[in-house]
This record gives sequence, C-alpha cells and structure tokens, in this order.
Amino acid sequence: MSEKIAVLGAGSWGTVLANLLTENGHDVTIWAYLQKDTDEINNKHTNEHYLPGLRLNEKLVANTDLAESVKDADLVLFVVPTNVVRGVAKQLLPILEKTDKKPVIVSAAKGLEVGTYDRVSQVIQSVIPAEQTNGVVVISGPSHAEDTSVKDITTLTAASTNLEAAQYVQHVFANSYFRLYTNQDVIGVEMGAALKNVIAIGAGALHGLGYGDNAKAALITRGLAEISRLGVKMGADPLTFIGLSGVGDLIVTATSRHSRNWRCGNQLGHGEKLQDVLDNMGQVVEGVSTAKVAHELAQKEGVEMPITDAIYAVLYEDKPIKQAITDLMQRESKPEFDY
Ligand SMILES: NC(=O)c1ccc[n+]([C@@H]2O[C@H](COP(=O)([O-])OP(=O)(O)OC[C@H]3O[C@@H](n4cnc5c(N)ncnc54)[C@H](O)[C@@H]3O)[C@@H](O)[C@H]2O)c1
Ligand SMILES: O=P(O)(O)OC[C@H](O)CO
Repeated sequence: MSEKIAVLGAGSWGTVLANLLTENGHDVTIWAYLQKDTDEINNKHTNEHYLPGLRLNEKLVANTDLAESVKDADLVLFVVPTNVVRGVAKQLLPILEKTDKKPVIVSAAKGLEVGTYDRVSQVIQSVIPAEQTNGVVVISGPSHAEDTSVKDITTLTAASTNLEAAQYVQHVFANSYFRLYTNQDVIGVEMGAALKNVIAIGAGALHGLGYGDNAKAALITRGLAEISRLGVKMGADPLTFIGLSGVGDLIVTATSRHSRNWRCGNQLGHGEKLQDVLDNMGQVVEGVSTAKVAHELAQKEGVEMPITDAIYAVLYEDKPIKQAITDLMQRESKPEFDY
C-alpha cells in the first residue's frame, strides 16, 4: 500500500516520521513553517538544527505552501507544538473544504492547549468537522526522535474511537523497527502523553540537584498516580496508564537526556532561569505550558495533583525547587491508594 501523506511540522519528530513514512514507500510531503527548513530538506536532504548528522531519504519533499503540501493527501499528520495546532487546523479547513478528499487526520503532538484545556485531538475536531475527514487518530508512546531516526525499536499506540482509522494508521506506519498497537481510549492516551511531560521536568530537576535513584523512582511512580487520577476524572480507562502512552512514555521522558522536558528540569535544578532555558533549547518544551493547564484543570475538577502543583509553583511562581520538595515530603501521611 502506498499512500499520499502530508506531515505538518518539520521539527525533530515531524522530520523523523516523514522520513520513516517515505522509507515505508509512501509519497510524503513535509510542510515546513520556515523557507530555510524547506530549502535544506529539498537541497541537502538534512535538517541539521533538529537532527544533526541525519541523512534524509531523497524522495522526501518539503514545501512551505500548506495547500500544495496536503493536495490529494490520504493522511495528514499534525506534528507541530500543541499551542500551534489550532492555528494550523484553521489554515487547513478551507483547503479541505475545496476538495472531495477526506484524509485521515493523525496527531502526534503531546500537550493540553492553554486557555481551553483541550487535548490535541479535541482542538483538531473543534476546528475541522468530522465530515471533512476519514477519522482522527492519535499516535503516542515512548518515542524519542533521536532513537527512531537511527531505526532503534519504537512502539506506539494508535488511538481512535474509529477502530478502522486506527488500524489504517497502524499499517501505514509499521515497519521492522516501528510497531503500533491500537487503542480506543483517546482520552487516556492523550492525557498520559501530555501530563508525563510535566513529571519529566520534575525528574530532570531532581537529577540536576543530585538526588538519587530512590527519589527519581518515587517521582515517576507518584507522578503516574496523579496522571491517572486526573485522566480517569476526565473519562479515561485506568488501564491505559499502564500502557505505552502512560507508564511507557513516562519512563522514556523522565529518564532520558534526549527529553527536552527532562533537560529543562535538569537545567532548572542547576540553578538556571526558566526563560534562559527555553530561549536556549531551540525546540518546544511542552511540559511548561501543560504544567499551567494541568494545574488549573486539576483545581477546576477537584483532583489532587501535588507534584504537578509543585512543578507549576517552581515554573510560574519562582518557588525554590528544594522548598517544593520539602513541602511535598511533609504533606500529611496518607494511604498509597484511594479506592
Ligand atoms: N521530538 C520527539 O522526540 C517527539 C516525540 C513524540 C512526540 N513529540 C511531540 O511532537 C510535537 C512536535 O515536537 P517536535 O519535537 O517535533 O518539536 P520541534 O520543536 O522539534 O519542532 C517544532 C516545529 O514546529 C514548527 N512551528 C513552530 N511554530 C509554528 C507555527 N506557528 N506554525 C507552524 N509550525 C510551527 C517549527 O518550525 C518546527 O518545525 C510536540 O507536541 C512533541 O511533544 C515529539
Ligand atoms: O523531548 P520530550 O520531553 O518532548 O519528549 C519527546 C517524546 O514525547 C517522548 O516520547
């Protein structure tokens, strides 16, 4: 099967997925926001800022024109930062309205939108009516672009309420090193994906401050407990949080130097200022804006998220990290599980 695919976003994950899909035999156009990225991909077959040293397949074509990029596409993949998705979807809608083609829309972005608290698939569906698509699918799981780019084993979840669309995505992306499992719990998959980024900032901060393995395991485990708590409150299946998009992605993000969220936390732990860290990262750190959304959403829903609240206070209220840790450790004693 060879499909016509448009990948929206030429950052690290968009470029790696576009390259993988090209090597899977599909006809792929990657839509780049900046002309210089388009020129580099088309002329040098590299994307040095995001993926230093990676040689891209020469059949991969880049374009800065959205209408040309998505022309006749069977599948449109969103891989732009969460808070940019709505704007891109609004540009896409009039283009889709002019054709009879109804692509499957896939989201690979991980976050919650500031202001609306929407998950990414909700943002897309609030802009693009269902009748313009052949289904909306979320792909998520432990997947650093750096590993997938060198064909290291990567497993993901393809989540949709439309099982046929999820199975289609599963087959379009699958190859010898990239394996996908279907899941119909879109809420759980997207909540896990978004909230793990916040915990990863905390894990990086612990590392930066010199804490050991016990502290890191405690943060990951108790972090997963509160991710599940908010996710279930929002309608997720609790089982999803022990899957690839839950604990799987939390492990990869909270333990890896590839993670922008972990690196952000690590630098904060070393005493750097948040704005300097973000200015120097040169890539999106989704957990910073998602910490704000998660903190507000948890308050609105009456869900206890002490670690997320502590990370929010460090990021947005200048609370010293050590003080935040002391306060967490001195919370009232309680049972491990609330049944
Ligand atoms: N990098 C990974 O390993 C990885 C893996 C899985 C999921 N993700 C998720 O994928 C999403 C994208 O991450 P990334 O790592 O590719 O980000 P990135 O920072 O590497 O790249 C972001 C891309 O978005 C573009 N962009 C910025 N503003 C834009 C705008 N207003 N309109 C259109 N495009 C714009 C940038 O030019 C860049 O090409 C995030 O939600 C991230 O959590 C990333
Ligand atoms: O680099 P991060 O922290 O944005 O994480 C990237 C992916 O979400 C890992 O699965």
